[in-house]
Amino acid sequence: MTTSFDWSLPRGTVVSGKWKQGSYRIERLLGEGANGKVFLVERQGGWYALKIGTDAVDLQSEVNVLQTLAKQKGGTGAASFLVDVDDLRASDGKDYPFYVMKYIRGMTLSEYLNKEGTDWFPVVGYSLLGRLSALHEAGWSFGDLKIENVLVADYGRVELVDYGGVTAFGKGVRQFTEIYDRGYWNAGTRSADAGYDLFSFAVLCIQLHESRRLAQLTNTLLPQNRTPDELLKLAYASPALKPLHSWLRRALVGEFKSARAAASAWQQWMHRPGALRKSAPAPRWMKGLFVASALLLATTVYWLLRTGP
Ligand SMILES: Nc1ncnc2c1ncn2[C@@H]1O[C@H](COP(=O)(O)OP(=O)(O)OP(=O)(O)O)[C@@H](O)[C@H]1O
Repeated sequence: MTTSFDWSLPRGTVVSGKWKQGSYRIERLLGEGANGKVFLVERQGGWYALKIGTDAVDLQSEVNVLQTLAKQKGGTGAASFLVDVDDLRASDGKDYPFYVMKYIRGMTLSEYLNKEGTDWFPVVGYSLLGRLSALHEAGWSFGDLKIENVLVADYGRVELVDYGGVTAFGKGVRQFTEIYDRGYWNAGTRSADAGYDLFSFAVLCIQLHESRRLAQLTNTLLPQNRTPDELLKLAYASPALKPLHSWLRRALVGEFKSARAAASAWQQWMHRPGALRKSAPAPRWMKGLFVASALLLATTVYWLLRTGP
């Protein structure tokens, strides 16, 4: 059901659920995509993200996935993600479905690396592999893994958003983005498995460091010539990606048995000489603690000298 409803909800608009009467005050638009718009909203002093769908069926299947994930044990991170599901009675008199989720205070992956520096890439990548592992261990593939669907909070902690592509292992992935898709690169099926997400993860690494060359490649290659080899050649020619070449090859040809195995190989690469970064940078709080300790020491020395014998 694609609608003509105008989704520009100005700041201060109150969205009320038709069935459960939850009221949310619109603060601003967080983002939009093919399936709807996501707004930052406030309710009783708390911040949430509210997604209004343009396609009721798609939004409902996203909600179903989130509800199933919430019921499952195993740390998918989705348990407290879904907050409310309801319909909104819009000014055109029609009902539109929406759901409310935890607000992730973060930046997209590329914004984060632009701001904090590409030194954080290995740390963030490792955190993302951890998120995927938890989802896979619960029997799901994320499906539509791409830069826009990965938000990074403080200290490189990663959160996935947009569960519209999440697919039970063994079923066909329906929502995907072409350049991240294993099928598009003639590298395998669209059947949901750990390898599907790991392939997208490898493309995401290339997209982060070589977006222009990747776009050129996809524009020039004929469909039958799209292969993992082409992606690997691009990675090999990139100074930023060359050290990761062997890991990328394993992900692109489907050699990793699981995201956990991929994460542990990633960790080995992180700690290897010549990796982009050998260890996580000192977080800001640690630097703050160091300055505070230095000040305390200076004050103590000063006090001892003044009150000394
Ligand atoms: N829980 C959240 N917290 C903060 N920001 C969010 C949240 N959910 C979504 N966003 C922002 O809104 C954007 C669009 O959300 P989402 O990807 O769910 O929409 P979509 O219509 O399904 O997009 P797509 O066309 O990629 O499938 C995201 O890229 C992200 O920047």
